[in-house]
Amino acid sequence: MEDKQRELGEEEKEEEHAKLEIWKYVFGFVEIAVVKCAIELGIADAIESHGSPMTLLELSSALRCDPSPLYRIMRVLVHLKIFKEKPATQLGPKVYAQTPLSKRLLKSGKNSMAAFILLESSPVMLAPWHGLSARIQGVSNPAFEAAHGEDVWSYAASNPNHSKLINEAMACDARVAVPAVLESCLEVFKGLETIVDVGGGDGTTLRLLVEACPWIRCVNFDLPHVVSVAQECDRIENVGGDMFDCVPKADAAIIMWVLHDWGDDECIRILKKCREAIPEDKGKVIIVEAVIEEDNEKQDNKLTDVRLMLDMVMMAHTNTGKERTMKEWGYVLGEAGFSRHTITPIHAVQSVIQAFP
Ligand SMILES: C[S@@+](CC[C@H](N)C(=O)[O-])C[C@H]1O[C@@H](n2cnc3c(N)ncnc32)[C@H](O)[C@@H]1O
Repeated sequence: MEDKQRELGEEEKEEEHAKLEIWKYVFGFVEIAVVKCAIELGIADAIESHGSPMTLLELSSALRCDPSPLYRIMRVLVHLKIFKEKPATQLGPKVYAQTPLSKRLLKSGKNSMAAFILLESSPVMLAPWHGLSARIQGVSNPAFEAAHGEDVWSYAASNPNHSKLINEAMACDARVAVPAVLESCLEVFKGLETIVDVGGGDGTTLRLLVEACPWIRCVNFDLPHVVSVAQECDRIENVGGDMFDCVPKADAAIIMWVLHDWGDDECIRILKKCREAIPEDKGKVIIVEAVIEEDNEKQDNKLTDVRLMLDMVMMAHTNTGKERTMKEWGYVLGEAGFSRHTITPIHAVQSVIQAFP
């Protein structure tokens, strides 16, 4: 009897929870739209350059916009704890202040994630999501191709503005991931004279790496249209090419957030090219990628959420890409001819996988 009552109590609680939870899915996109709007308006940038919290009127005058809709946007952003509201006092009206989260909406700077948010919420990247179920049912081309007629990399090659946004978004992550790699795995780079970054984008990863390891000379290797606009930098040579054909030779290859863009067959082909580029006796491939936790018990973690979301992003935005479990990484590395590998978790979405010939 008591058990039955407890069960009923649980069911009622779940029902209550569901009744509210479902609204998250009805209006889930609103949070992203509001944050995108805050970036486009430059709200965080305005407060930052003001140097102290701002009143609504100061903010609306700095942003040259009507205070009334701005107030409504700020009300939501404060509710979401993105900005802080300091109440009015005898000395003056209430003011809006930055938080660590709002500082990530700054258009530039070490912790800025603005470009990444603008990329993911761009019409180009949102369109494929409408084709996700068709992709799963296998009744259409991969979602990005179905929406745009070509894969994301060909699309980027012929749309320089989109390519720029991809590079800037990837640089946001690199500024978070590379310091985490160096913090946990600096020894990985000791003794290396040369390193090639395969699919290195605009070279942010290597710029951060040579800053920390000034003894290393680097090659930033990516598609020609990407390296042609990459920044010039001492000790880093930009080389254009196709990683499916050949990878420039170096003591080690680093490859971050590239293999997850590809299915197993392509991934094995890329890894074989990386293996050919490094010395058989002392070379290594340093892979910086997410590892999906297989054990349900250990999944109670915000980073696991990000990794599982990222897997969906791969499904929407690439033809064959996916996030891999430890076992799946073992499979592709074995098939590519690596004799052993190690996996080191770091304080980031990615882990560091070192693969040895
Ligand atoms: C998700 S981005 C990662 C960029 C960078 N590694 C980072 O983490 O910031 C994938 C990169 O792979 C590059 N790429 C795609 N196909 C390639 C190919 N066939 N050869 C070389 N690079 C390629 C893209 O241009 C892009 O810069």
